[in-house]
Amino acid sequence: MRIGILGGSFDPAHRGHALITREALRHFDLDQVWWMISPGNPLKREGPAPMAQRIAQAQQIMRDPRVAITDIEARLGTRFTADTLAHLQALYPGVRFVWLMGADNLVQFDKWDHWRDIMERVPIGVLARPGWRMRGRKARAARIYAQAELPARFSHALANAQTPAWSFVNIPMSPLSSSAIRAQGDWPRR
Ligand SMILES: Nc1ncnc2c1ncn2[C@@H]1O[C@H](COP(=O)(O)OP(=O)(O)OP(=O)(O)O)[C@@H](O)[C@H]1O
Ligand SMILES: O=C(O)c1ccc[n+]([C@@H]2O[C@H](COP(=O)([O-])O)[C@@H](O)[C@H]2O)c1
Repeated sequence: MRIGILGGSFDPAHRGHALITREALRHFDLDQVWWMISPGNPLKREGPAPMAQRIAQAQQIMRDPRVAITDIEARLGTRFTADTLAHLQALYPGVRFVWLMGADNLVQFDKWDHWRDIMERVPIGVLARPGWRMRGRKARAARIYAQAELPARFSHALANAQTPAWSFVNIPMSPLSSSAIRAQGDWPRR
């Protein structure tokens, strides 16, 4: 079983998330994708909308039997991705997890807690995002792990590749972002 994990605030979820999820299922030959709705950074004064509101809205946006909308991190009590993945691998030893992210996150990836552990632990699938393709390719993490890049034409083999392994796929892109939706006032807190 090959499962992609798309972590995010989903505050709110939008069609860009749905698009990259479908593309990830196809390009990385995944059986499922789990949307992992993050509880929110406890250090931030302005947290995201309540979990129940974000989950209900995500379920409206993404209706696909291969996609699960989850609050795993809230249940596990983890905040950092490295910890979450360690827990998931211990809980599901038969699953090949792939961490999914937009190209914008690859740019900051080298600032994440134990980011090299994440690289060594799971394959990483990166999806193009408008304005971030070039910056993603030049990211420090991408440069340090240049040898571990699986060319896009082999992306279907990513989930079973030996780590470290990452692959960057060019896909039809969506300019949508949660921050733009919030700025338009289209996402009132309930
Ligand atoms: N339009 C998009 N194209 C590609 N990747 C995206 C897009 N929107 C979100 N993502 C990716 O989805 C994951 C979760 O994103 P998140 O929930 O933070 O949404 P966001 O639109 O990036 O939010 P914000 O604008 O508040 O930063 C991240 O890996 C992000 O890179
Ligand atoms: O573990 C970390 O240090 C870390 C730092 C930044 C982001 N992440 C994770 O990356 C995912 C996307 O985050 P965000 O803030 O872009 O919604 C989400 O699952 C976060 O928990 C994780």
